[in-house]
Amino acid sequence: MTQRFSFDLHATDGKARTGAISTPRGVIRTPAFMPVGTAATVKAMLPESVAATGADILLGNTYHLMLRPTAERIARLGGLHKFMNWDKPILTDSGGFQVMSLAGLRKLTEEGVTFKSHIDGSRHHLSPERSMEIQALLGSDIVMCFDECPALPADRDRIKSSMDLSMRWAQRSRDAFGDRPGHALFGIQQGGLEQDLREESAQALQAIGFDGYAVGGLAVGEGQEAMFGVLDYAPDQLPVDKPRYLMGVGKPDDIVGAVKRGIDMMDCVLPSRSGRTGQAFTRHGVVNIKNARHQDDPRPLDEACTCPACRGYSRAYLHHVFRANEMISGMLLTWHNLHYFQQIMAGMRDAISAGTFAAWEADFHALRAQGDI
Ligand SMILES: CNc1nc2c(CC[C@H]3O[C@@H](OC)[C@H](O)[C@@H]3O)c3nc(N)[nH]c(=O)c3cc2[nH]1
Repeated sequence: MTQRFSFDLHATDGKARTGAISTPRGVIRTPAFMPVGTAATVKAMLPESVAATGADILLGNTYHLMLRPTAERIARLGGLHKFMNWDKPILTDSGGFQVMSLAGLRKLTEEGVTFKSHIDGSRHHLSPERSMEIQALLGSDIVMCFDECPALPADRDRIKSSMDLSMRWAQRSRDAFGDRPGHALFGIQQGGLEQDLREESAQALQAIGFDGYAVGGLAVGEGQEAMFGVLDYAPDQLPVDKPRYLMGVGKPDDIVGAVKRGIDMMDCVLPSRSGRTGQAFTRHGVVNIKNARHQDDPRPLDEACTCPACRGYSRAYLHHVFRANEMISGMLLTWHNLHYFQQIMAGMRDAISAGTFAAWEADFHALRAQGDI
């Protein structure tokens, strides 16, 4: 097992790439989808179940864990991996996004952000330095810079000033991260939907130097067409030999379109959050299992799926346990969705290796009916 962090590209097909990120805690096959484990748990899943879906890495959040149970307590208990019983790699987000979307009474200055906890109203502070300290206490393998992600739509001046602040915070994140062999620090590109500002951001990040580069500031309401418009150029603005991470994405077709445009890593709450609300993603489209038309259906969600939900249960049963609000409902559908998302990633990795990505993508879209199935 390596003691270093490194990224190796194995094959490309068009702009799509497949490779591997080596870390002291294990290898991450790319393109990779990261299940979100916000509060030290991928909701409704045991860690061994998350691993069984094919996930090589999961995501934690600075904002949530600093509020509860606090990073200091997790550190005293041996770090986040031990605390949540996951010994593979963990990437932690830096908290900036969540502070702007969750916390109350925020005050943002050059120094950082003070805010009130959405849990108990207590006052807290985040800055590049404090975010790096928290992520070090957690012991995460991939650390994200502390940034500001502006809500869209926003005028160009707002995007520009926010991006400039994030670049100053990226330098402070780099300085505070220090030298941590085997741990990586990723920069986050900002710049909204402005190609020149994204170029400026990419140049600023490369001048600082990071182990990986995230495309930030997307999946914030701009819509798929605008997001793809940015992804048509943004990955090429970033170093070819480092992992490219698209934050907060997405639906299956978003994920395929992002990999097609050169993205290596993604995270999204969609498969787990939707699983808990009864929305199943399948190769033929979305199944809203609470719909009455499933109540007598003896078929599995997806005949071709090998996950425990599809191997052991009918749509009728899944409909029943959701209607009855039984705990197994969210467990089974979350497992299915995470399994299906990992199947998409594995399919793309194989197709890129074989040089058949275009055919794989055509098949992916051909199988999907529009709307509910
Ligand atoms: C959903 N769209 C989206 N999420 C985003 C996140 C949070 C992801 C994290 O926040 C939570 O999802 C809302 C999950 O825990 C996830 O790991 C971002 N985080 C940072 N630091 N900078 C960004 O520019 C950014 C952009 C995003 N767009």
